[in-house]
Amino acid sequence: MRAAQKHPTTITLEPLLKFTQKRMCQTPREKLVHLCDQNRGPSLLSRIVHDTTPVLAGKSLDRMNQIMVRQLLPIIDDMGNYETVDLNAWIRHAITMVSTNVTYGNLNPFQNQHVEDTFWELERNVALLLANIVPWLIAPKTWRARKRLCAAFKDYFDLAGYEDGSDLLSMRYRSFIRAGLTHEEIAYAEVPLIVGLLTNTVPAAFWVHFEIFARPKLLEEIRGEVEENALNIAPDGTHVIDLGCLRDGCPLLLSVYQEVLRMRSTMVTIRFVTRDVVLADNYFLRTGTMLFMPAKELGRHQSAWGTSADEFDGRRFLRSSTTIDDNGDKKRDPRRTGGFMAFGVSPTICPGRHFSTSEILALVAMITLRYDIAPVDGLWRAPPRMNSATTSNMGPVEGRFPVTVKKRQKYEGKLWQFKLTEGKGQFGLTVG
Ligand code: HEM
Repeated sequence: MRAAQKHPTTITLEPLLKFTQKRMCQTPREKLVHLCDQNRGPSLLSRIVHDTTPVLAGKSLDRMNQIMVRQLLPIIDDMGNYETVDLNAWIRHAITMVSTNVTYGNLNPFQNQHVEDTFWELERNVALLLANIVPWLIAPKTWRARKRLCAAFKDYFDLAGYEDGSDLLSMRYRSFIRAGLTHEEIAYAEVPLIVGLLTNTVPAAFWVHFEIFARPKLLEEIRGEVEENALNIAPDGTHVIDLGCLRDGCPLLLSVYQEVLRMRSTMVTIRFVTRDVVLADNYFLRTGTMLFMPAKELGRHQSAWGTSADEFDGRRFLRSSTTIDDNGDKKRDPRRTGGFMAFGVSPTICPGRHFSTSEILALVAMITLRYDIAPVDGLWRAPPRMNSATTSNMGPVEGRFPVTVKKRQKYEGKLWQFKLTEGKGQFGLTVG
């Protein structure tokens, strides 16, 4: 992996961007050429994707997080009104609504339940569209789902919905307009962004809840850590969870989160070899070769994680305060970056990781404090994964996962709020 990373211009993602833009977004041929052809250096599309990083950081990220916590709170409050919920559907709906409202603003097409259902129907079988073998014949439902989704987004762009959206959306909209795309074409070009926005965050949030609630001792430790370091009680009695304190004062929560990603990631990083190259003086790769780097094997290798590589260890990502172990030997940093591929492999690291981390940690911190959750049959058995999922690499769950929800007596009747401190939206996450 390290050897491949040393050749970022020869071993590149570029052809995959073109593939996605052609098959997922149906961009017409001449515009595809304009967007994707490289004239020495990165293509226009690659530059647009690259420009995603600054609009998912700094002040843009603060604004997104501000809206995110405002949207999340009533959804978490509402959870207490039910004795049982399907945790899979509940998390999916919560993350879908919050993330898309943050991104698309007041005219967010996902506010129509039909659009939300349409997107998830599309995502379930999107591989059939990517295969591109007369997709309208072999996958008519998926084909129609994309059409309906993109029709809703075309209306949104016609109504200038982007004026009220995030900086991320506005950057993409302006770039695609400059590239000569119509509103309908931009609507189709939005599909991969919605996929990136939702399809990993939803299952990641599910598994974080699953792994914490299934371990009573860990649950108590997480509750204690959040109460001690991130919960403040305002003079009027409102209980306030401070997101900055989740980041800076709750290392166990952050470690558990990353361990869940490490264990659950099914990411296979794909790169294309654009010129003959020799890796590590040993492996000759011819032009046109595809390189696959699977997180499941490389990301859980004993050389990176030691003998416990296959076990869940919530403390794995804690920074050690001492540099010497019990035997007097020098300790290695437990966060061995080469083995962590959940957010990609450098130089292509997920720019949305800070936003999704804030969203997931805000959700799980408040839910663990306020509610007791357990499967209706009392057994924490991992539900099956959706076999057809191709766009998600976090193992989305197939079917329902019914749980009972009980308000915790300790906080019965309390009012809750989130607090955000500007400039604290970025996390020191491990990256590969
Ligand atoms: C837990 C949640 C998430 C996970 C596990 C995740 C994972 C990843 C991974 C593995 C990649 C690299 C893909 C590759 O190398 O082919 C990636 C790229 C990307 N992600 Fe995420 N992602 C998450 C959330 C998000 C969110 C919320 C957004 C948008 C707001 C987002 C936007 C993107 C974009 C635009 C790229 C392409 C970056 C590039 O090509 O330079 N992701 N993500």
